[in-house]
Amino acid sequence: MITMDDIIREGNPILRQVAKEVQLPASDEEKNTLKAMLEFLKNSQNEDLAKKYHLRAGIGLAAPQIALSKRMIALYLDDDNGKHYEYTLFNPKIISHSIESTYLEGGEGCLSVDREISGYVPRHARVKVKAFDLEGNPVTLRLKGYPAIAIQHEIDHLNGILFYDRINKEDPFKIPDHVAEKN
Ligand SMILES: Cc1nc(NNC(=O)[C@H](CC2CCCC2)CN(O)CO)c(F)c(N2CCN3CCOC[C@@H]3C2)n1
Ligand code: NI
Repeated sequence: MITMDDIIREGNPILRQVAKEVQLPASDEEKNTLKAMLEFLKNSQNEDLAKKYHLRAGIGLAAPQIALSKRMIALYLDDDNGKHYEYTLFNPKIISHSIESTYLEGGEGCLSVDREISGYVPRHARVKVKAFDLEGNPVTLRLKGYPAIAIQHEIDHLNGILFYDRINKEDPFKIPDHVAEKN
């Protein structure tokens, strides 16, 4: 199973590399790794297992974070309406996105960053993503809000980008451009 010992931290050059596309059909090893990434997220959100294995909670994970510079990501989260999102994807690509931006009011963190970095991380409010599932089938996802933010954070990892790269250096809590009015 994947534990925090497998997760590399900032300073490791792998986190700043552009990860390579997975040649499809994926190998059994690549499929098993992607399944293990999803399992980590589930375990990390289980109070008993997280405590037992000292896991930091995660809703997303990208292969470079376990020192594998390949375009593979997993997501496991519920949105504010309780809708469940569970994805294991190869070669995800944002093919279009809204002009509107959004951000998490509490900022973002990262399992590969062992420090708090405050500030708003501008994200596209809506994204259309093409990817391939575990079986190698093409999938098209249209996401908004929380899951959209999470998948952008993970795809950034595949391009060597960390969340704090996107925080406004002059004014970390500047409301990003094109953010819709909050009612
Ligand atoms: C927002 C949040 N970020 C958590 N961690 N950070 C991560 O997931 C990083 C990726 C996320 C950072 C911002 C967007 C993507 C990991 N990243 O580095 C991967 O690249 C959480 F753990 C968390 N939740 C809320 C839901 N809760 C359900 C019950 O279990 C606990 C869980 C905690 N929400
Ligand atoms: Ni991260």
